[in-house]
Amino acid sequence: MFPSPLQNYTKLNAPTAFSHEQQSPYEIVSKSYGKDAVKVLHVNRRGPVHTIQELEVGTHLKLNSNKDYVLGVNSDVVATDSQKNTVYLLAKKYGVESPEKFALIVGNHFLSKYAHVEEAHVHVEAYPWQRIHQKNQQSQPHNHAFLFSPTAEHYCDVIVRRQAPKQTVISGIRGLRVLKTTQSSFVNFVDDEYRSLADQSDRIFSTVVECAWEYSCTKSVDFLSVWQTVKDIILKNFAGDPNVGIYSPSVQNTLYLSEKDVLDVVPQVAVITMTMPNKHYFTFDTKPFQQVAPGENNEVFIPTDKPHGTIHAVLGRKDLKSHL
Ligand SMILES: O=c1[nH]c(=O)c2[nH]c(=O)[nH]c2[nH]1
Repeated sequence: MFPSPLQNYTKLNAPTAFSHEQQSPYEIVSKSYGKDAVKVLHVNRRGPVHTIQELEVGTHLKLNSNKDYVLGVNSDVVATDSQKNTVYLLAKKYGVESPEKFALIVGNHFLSKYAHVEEAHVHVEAYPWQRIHQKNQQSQPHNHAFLFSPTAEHYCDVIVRRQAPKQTVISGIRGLRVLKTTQSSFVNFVDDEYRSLADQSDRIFSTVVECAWEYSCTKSVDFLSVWQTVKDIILKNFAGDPNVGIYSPSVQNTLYLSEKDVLDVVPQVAVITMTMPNKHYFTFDTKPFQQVAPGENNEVFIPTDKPHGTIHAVLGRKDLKSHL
């Protein structure tokens, strides 16, 4: 039997048997190439209620030979310009329901179209457009007008591979900046000759949350709704009840409780990572100025960007491996 064109093609491009490479004392340890920040707006015009997704897309490919790098042979190179065109053409063909779904479409396209592509990594950042709600219009969300609301970024990284593991889907939230004026303390920490910070029984707590989670299964996941759920869980654990709030004994504990809630609520999430910088707001010391500002000061603070604490933890399910 004759080999199929595909088998033939794969053989011709069998991983790196070039003599240059065999004789070289060096090896390429890692590689990828692609196009970054491909800006695309997709408008879904089905019916009078339009939906939009404005994205910046990055596509990076790994080929099964090094002949492009080592020999300058471009015959396998899917030009980064073609990768950019692919983003627009797939948006037109399949629409953009969510960053993750679109990234999966783009990544899987590169694997199925080009037999010599070993791995495709698609990074997507979504612009934070939200439907306009006008107070005097019965709060009805607008059909086709949107407000840029940069309260938090939605991004994802999708990696699809010819070999196992076949896919990794990671979603993330960046830049979720929050502050509360009470219901936060930090006391009873190590007390030794290096300590100068007093116990803080009622302090300002402010942070800019970064959070990413990896899915163990993406079948029938509504990525937009999971992203919103994770954001709501973070805000609930930070802010709590609108009247009484929620007590935080440390950034560490607040971070952990959010991660735990996400694993409790979204079974498809295998592992979650969070980083919370502790944006310090120190009380301005009015003691030397009693004539001008008598009494205690719990109203005027000095916002201090640097240095800042950094609190980080990754929480996973005991029975699952992850790439985070
Ligand atoms: O919540 C906190 N955790 C810390 O580890 C820490 N360290 C610090 O100086 N302030 C705080 N606050």
